[in-house]
Amino acid sequence: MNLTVFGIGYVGLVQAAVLAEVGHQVVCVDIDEKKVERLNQGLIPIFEPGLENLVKENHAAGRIKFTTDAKAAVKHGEIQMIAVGTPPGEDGSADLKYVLAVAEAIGREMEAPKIVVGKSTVPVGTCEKIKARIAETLKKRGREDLTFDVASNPEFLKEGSAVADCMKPDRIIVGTSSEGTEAVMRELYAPFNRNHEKMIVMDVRSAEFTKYAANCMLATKISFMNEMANLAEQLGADIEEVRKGIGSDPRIGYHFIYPGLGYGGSCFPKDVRALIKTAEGVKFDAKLLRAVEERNNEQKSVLFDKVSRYFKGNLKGKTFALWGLAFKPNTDDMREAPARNLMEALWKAGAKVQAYDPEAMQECQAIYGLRDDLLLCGTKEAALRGAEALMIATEWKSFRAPSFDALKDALTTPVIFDGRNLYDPKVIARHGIEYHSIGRVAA
Ligand SMILES: NC(=O)C1=CN([C@@H]2O[C@H](COP(=O)(O)OP(=O)(O)OC[C@H]3O[C@@H](n4cnc5c(N)ncnc54)[C@H](O)[C@@H]3O)[C@@H](O)[C@H]2O)C=CC1
Ligand SMILES: O=C(O)[C@H]1O[C@H](OP(=O)(O)OP(=O)(O)OC[C@H]2O[C@@H](n3ccc(=O)[nH]c3=O)[C@H](O)[C@@H]2O)[C@H](O)[C@@H](O)[C@@H]1O
Repeated sequence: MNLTVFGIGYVGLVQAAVLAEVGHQVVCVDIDEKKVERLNQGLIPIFEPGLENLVKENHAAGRIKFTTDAKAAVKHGEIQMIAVGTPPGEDGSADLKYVLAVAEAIGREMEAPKIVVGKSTVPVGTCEKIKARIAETLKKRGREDLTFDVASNPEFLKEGSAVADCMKPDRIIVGTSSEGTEAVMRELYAPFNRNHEKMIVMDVRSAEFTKYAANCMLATKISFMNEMANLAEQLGADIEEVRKGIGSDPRIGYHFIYPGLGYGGSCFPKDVRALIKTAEGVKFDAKLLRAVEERNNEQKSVLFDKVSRYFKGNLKGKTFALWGLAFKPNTDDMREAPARNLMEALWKAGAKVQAYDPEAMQECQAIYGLRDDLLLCGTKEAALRGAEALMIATEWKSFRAPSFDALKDALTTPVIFDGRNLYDPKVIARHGIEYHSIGRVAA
């Protein structure tokens, strides 16, 4: 099938590459000229396991193309997929300016019937706004004869496993009340729907809401566990034992109950906030979601508070090693990363940071530039040299079994503040290192 994808970000690029891989002809369009130019030179703008080869192979085979030319792009696709950003506006609600600009472009350029698919995460009612914007634009052109439909098809990929998630989706949500549109969507996703039925078709509004409900449910699980962790610490219980204990109940499950430094990334924080705002819009008080957000905001400072308490508030002039900058492993994305809150709090207190991350160093440099209180180190060992203590903000695999003896030798004060509970407190104690983690009492 011929498909056009608007927005070459985490979602647009990964979906486009995966859909091209199964044989669809995909044209990706973005307003970012540099991004498009670099992609055409074979340079992939984000780190995502498996993405680089997938894009390069499909580009070489001519199944995926990158352009800034909206006219040519709109002409290409029977399906027009909108995968542009929906960042938070000033009040926290989703800003739809990019989505509606795409709707306008489609209305301006289309010359044949189209099926427009909303892939971006958008508040309930947005597909109706997209429809209205396209219709308005067609009216201005005097082309009301051109027919189109708008369906919702939210994305559930996770950064760090985005390619795998799209190749083997748990479910494909399609919001449409049109049999014709449903048939086209079934054809598009047929290669991913072979093993068993994964497509769940529903009305447009329910599909839009399903996306927010899913993200808010996951965010709730995390905030719940962080609350339990903080309480466990006060009660002398070990949250890691509790996690295994409750996870063994299949009604709870082991997934998404890791305590830590609060959820980050480009989606949970913004989507929880956006749904609170949507609720306010219909005079509904989303009490639970407000608590989820509040707990998350507080959680982002728990590690700094532990460090500050340990050093009796005297952090000025001290240098700390930090392992992990990305908001989660296997990505270079630092949007709303807990490491950022941690670094910024340390800097405010007059401390310096020696940081290492396997993928996010360039991103960190781009965000913070050159500064005296930040040293980006080439290895995790280099980050330790001469540092007072170690802090861990991301659970990269390469952090899981370090040489504790070397670590002890490198640090001025042999103490680890672990925001991801990577180690067994007893093992650390055996190496003569002090260990502070989340929701556990030090051994
Ligand atoms: N990042 C993620 O893991 C996931 C994101 N989502 C949702 O998908 C949407 C996109 O997110 P990301 O891919 O992370 O965004 P992103 O910020 O990585 O990429 C968005 C792209 O859209 C482009 N763009 C903006 N206006 C445009 C226009 N008029 N025409 C063409 N391109 C335009 C931007 O230049 C940028 O390259 C958001 O609504 C997000 O909530 C959904 C599931 C997962
Ligand atoms: O809408 C989106 O953008 C996406 O948001 C999340 O994906 P993502 O943000 O990429 O990453 P997650 O693995 O969900 O992690 C989000 C945050 O929660 C934290 N987390 C996750 C799991 C856990 O048990 N504990 C925990 O603190 C992570 O460290 C990270 O900061 C969802 O998992 C995806 O299904 C969704 O498509």
